[in-house]
Amino acid sequence: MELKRKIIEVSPEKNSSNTDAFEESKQIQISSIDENTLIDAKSTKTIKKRKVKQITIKSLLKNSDKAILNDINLFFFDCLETNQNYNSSKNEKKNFFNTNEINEKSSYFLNPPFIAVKNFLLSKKNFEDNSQENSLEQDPVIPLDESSPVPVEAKIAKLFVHCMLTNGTGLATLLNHKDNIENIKAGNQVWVFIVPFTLKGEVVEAKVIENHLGYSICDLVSVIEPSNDRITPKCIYFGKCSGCHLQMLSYKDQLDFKKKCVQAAIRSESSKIFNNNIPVNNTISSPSEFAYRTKLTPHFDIFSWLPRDKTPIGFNYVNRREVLDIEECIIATNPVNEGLKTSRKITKLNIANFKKGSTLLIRETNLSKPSTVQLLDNSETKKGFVLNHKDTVEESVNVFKYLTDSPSDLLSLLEHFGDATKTNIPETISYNFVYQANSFFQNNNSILAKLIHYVRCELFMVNQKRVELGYPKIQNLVDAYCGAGLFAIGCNIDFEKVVGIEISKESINNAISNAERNLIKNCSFIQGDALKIFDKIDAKSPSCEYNLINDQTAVIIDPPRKGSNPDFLKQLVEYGPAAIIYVACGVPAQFRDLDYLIQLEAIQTDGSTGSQISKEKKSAVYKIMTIQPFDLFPQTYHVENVVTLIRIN
Ligand SMILES: C[S@@+](CC[C@H](N)C(=O)[O-])C[C@H]1O[C@@H](n2cnc3c(N)ncnc32)[C@H](O)[C@@H]1O
Repeated sequence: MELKRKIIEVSPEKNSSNTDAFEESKQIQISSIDENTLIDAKSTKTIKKRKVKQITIKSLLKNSDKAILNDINLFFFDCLETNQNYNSSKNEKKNFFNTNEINEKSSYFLNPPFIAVKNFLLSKKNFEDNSQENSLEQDPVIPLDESSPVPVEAKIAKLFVHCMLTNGTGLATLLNHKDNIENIKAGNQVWVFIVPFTLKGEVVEAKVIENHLGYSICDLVSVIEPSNDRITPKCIYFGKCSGCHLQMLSYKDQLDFKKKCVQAAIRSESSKIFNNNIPVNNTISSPSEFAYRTKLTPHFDIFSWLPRDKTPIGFNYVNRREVLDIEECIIATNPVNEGLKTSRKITKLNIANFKKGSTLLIRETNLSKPSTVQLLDNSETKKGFVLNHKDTVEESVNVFKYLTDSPSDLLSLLEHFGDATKTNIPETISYNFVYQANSFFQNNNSILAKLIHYVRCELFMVNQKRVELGYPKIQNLVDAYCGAGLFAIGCNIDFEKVVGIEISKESINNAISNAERNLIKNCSFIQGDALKIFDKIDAKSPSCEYNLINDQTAVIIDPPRKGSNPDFLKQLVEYGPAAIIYVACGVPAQFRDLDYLIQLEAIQTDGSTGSQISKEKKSAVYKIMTIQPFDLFPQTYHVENVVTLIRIN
């Protein structure tokens, strides 16, 4: 069947003085197969016949990233000087952005206040209930305006960078709209460009790669006016590889950036926490800024058109699903880089046998398992690497032996931990962890002593406070989502009983044998969904095995990036431990969960009807004590965040 191609010409921005990105008119190509079916030429996805303009909006929305939309919204809110977060501004939106004032034909998607609000509505509604298709179709306020000009892909534009987003990219607007902020305030048309490796205040050239709803993803072409904060990156692949995002920033600035990311997540996810002005502490640094990663997972693809011996092995190029050949990764430890060399050599020798691409695994390990471990030339390091998914990895984690009466003193020492010039570092115990190469274990060993010590100090201080107020001492610890037992074992000396729960059979077996190998007697581990923990520890449950009195128990939760779930959180509050430590690598999800936890509390305290928790139950009420970011992933935008909650009733 012959495709009839229909090209819709979209006129350039009217009255625009800009000649860069909007210089050419945008062509949106729609190929019509027959009367009832249309193909979006770009995605080649068959879509039942609808109005062409809907397809345009759809293709812009399709890959829009929720985190980027959140960040853009915060930027617009800042420009509009509304110190609001989403939740608190939700009710005011209708008035604030008076929909009656919208001219039906106006370029809705180029009007930042409306993009901000629209993105917010779309992102919340569509990303949360996964009904993007339906809600989009039913949404009566989406303007079906085919004349919305979007930047021309592959064009190079001169941009001004206003701020950094939480994914480490810069948010920019066209340079010749220098008065952009004023434009935004006036509700005028401004399109946003997202450019990696750029800093606030910089003037850059960037190539438009892909258009989304309200923003374009770009490649950085050159920095025309660099920021004073820009430093020379150490890695030869930086700027092309998608693995690192921040090497152009000093380490101190990276730590500041991560604190701001935590603040942004609070603002986006929880009006209750945001409105309470709870301070976020300065990010605790990683002792190793480079050479810290104990695990790498490079990959390769096989293409029929590419000679096998030219197959690149490494990580994706930034903004592309295409592999960049990487011979060395300077954020990985030396043993892991030795492993990378070996793994690349083995793969290249066998490349003819691969029918499709694959992901390699390289993990650092101690040398006490010589049968599987590849020895390094420099055996002084007592480290090696493993390359097979089922190999056993052995890792030592140091924790401080004592918690003194003033753990805050010890806490301040943490800043110098790992600094060879400081001598007053307290005595440490070395715990030995064994786990399978493909299962979860933290990837930056250099910071684990600080992380575990911080958690212990927090629990010590909560305890002190509670004892002062006449509450019983915390004697038990629950480690939910415990993996191979890192927190359970790392914190065990401060508790009488410790119980860990973890869904992975392999990890829980590792946790059990890790307690044994370290001669620890007070730790037990359960395999199963984290939710099951309450049946096992709450005396009220018929299947209770451990009888941990809630008033004498603290719970650590360290779920995967997507966070915990309402069922778990609801039962957590029903159980009502004396303290909760929430460790997270997914900070927005963490504050979403915390907002929910605190919401439960609000429902319970006012005793209103319709609450998820029965009124008769005396449920727990929690207060956030501290918010502490850690830099487990230097040179990248990722941040680990630890929040301490204390029960206040
Ligand atoms: C971020 S890791 C933390 C592991 C451990 N706390 C550590 O630091 O090594 C999250 C862990 O949660 C586990 N997990 C995922 N979903 C779970 C669930 N529904 N119930 C229990 N554990 C789960 C994963 O297998 C993983 O080991």
